[in-house]
Formats: sequence, structure tokens, C-alpha cells
Amino acid sequence: MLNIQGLISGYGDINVLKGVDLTVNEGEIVGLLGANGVGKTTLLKTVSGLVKARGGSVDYLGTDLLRTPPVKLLGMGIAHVPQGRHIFSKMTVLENLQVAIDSVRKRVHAKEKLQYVFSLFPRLEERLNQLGGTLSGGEQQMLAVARALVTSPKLLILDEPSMGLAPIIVQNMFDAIRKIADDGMTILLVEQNAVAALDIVNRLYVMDMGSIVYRSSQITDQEMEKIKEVYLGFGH
Ligand SMILES: Nc1ncnc2c1ncn2[C@@H]1O[C@H](COP(=O)(O)OP(=O)(O)OP(=O)(O)O)[C@@H](O)[C@H]1O
Repeated sequence: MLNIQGLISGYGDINVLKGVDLTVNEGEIVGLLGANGVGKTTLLKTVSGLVKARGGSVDYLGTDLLRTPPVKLLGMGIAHVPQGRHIFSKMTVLENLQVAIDSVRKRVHAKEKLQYVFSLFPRLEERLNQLGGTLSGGEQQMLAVARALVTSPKLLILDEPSMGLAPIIVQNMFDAIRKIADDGMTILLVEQNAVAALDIVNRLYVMDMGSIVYRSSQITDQEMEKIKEVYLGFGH
């Protein structure tokens, strides 16, 4: 579904990504792990066109994403939930979801979509008329993911959904992500929380200093040990 080859990008004189290869096949949850500042968010932003690529290619279902304006991605079925939530704080939960539904003109299925996200995140349904800005951090993260889901994406890109959340909320969030994947969604998940991510991903990449330093085919127990070794090597 997503095929990234030799991707190079950066800021100013510095190349942060130094030739990244990564693929996501339909129906998979692919994890991308790595310590702070290694380039995970830059990779997602380059894929979404928010940071300009300096080399390489990004193919999404036969379309060259590096030549696609970022505003077109949602219509093509790519929903990117950035780090830090970015919900509308002065709008209610329901309004936040409605704006997202309107943005892809799929109102006919609006009711079903809302029911689906409320089945994943019942706390949102209990807080329909609450302003986004007054939700707890965990609830805001749920709303950010829900907003992406109501656009009916084919590919969901999640940038550190566990950031700043208490362990129990992280567990809820990751249970929901697994459920979303079981319902047929393809997911690229960027995380620093290796333990939580390892529980739900089908395949995994580890990044260090702008390069992929480890890629797994399947997450077996043996593989898990290797990943921890590589990952722990980065000071985690
Ligand atoms: N807008 C920017 N201008 C200049 N440098 C930037 C910019 N955004 C990120 N960087 C630098 O690029 C490098 C990679 O940052 P990036 O946010 O991609 O890392 P990350 O792996 O997502 O880290 P984290 O897990 O902490 O979010 C860092 O050295 C960072 O300081």
C-alpha cells in the first residue's frame, strides 16, 4: 500500500532522513520505533508532504505522494494523526467530529461512522457537548484518532498516540488501535513506547539517526528479544 524508497529529507543544511526504505502492506500494523529526535516525525511529515523530500520516492497505491499536494491526502484515504493531538479546543467533541466528516464529503455514512468511533471510545460519547480543550489528555488523543477515523481512511498514520498518557489510558488506546486494525484498517504507527507497540504490531522498523537500523519480518518471541536488545542499545 505504502512503499517508501531511499527517502531523504531534512531542514536547512541538515539531512535528517538519510535514505529510508519502509513498506506498509494492506491490513498490517507496521510499527516505527526509535528514540527522541531520530527522525520518526520527519519521516511522517515527508510522506504527508509537510516537509519537502530531497530524494527517494513514496508510492501510495500507485500514486507518487511526493508530487501530491498535502491537502489531497485525506481524499485519497490517508489520515495522519500528528503528535500533540491538534483538535479544535473551542469546539465540542461532536463538532470536532462533524468538521472531519464534512471535510471528506461522506456525510451519508456519518451516523455509522460516529457509532463506530463511540464503540471504540465510549468516553467520547459521554462527552459529546464538552469543549475539546477541556478534555483530559487521553480523551483528546481519543478524539484525534476518532476524527481521523470518521473520514474513512484506507491508511491511518499515528504519530506517538501514547505520548503523555497514563499507562492505563495507553492500554485503552492500544486496544482500540488493535481493534481498528482487526476491522480492516492499515496502520503505520510511530512510537517511543516500544513495549506497548510490540504488543500490537505485525511488523516493526527501528530507526536511529535518520536510518532504519532494524526491520523485523514477524514478531516472534525470539524476534522480540532481538528488538529489545537493539532498542535498549539506544538507552531505553
Ligand atoms: N522544523 C524543524 N527545523 C529544524 N530542525 C528540525 C525541525 N523539526 C525537527 N527538526 C530536527 O530534526 C531531527 C528529527 O526530529 P523528529 O521530530 O523527526 O524526531 P522524532 O524521532 O520524531 O523525535 P521525537 O520522538 O522526540 O518526536 C531533530 O534533530 C530535530 O531537532
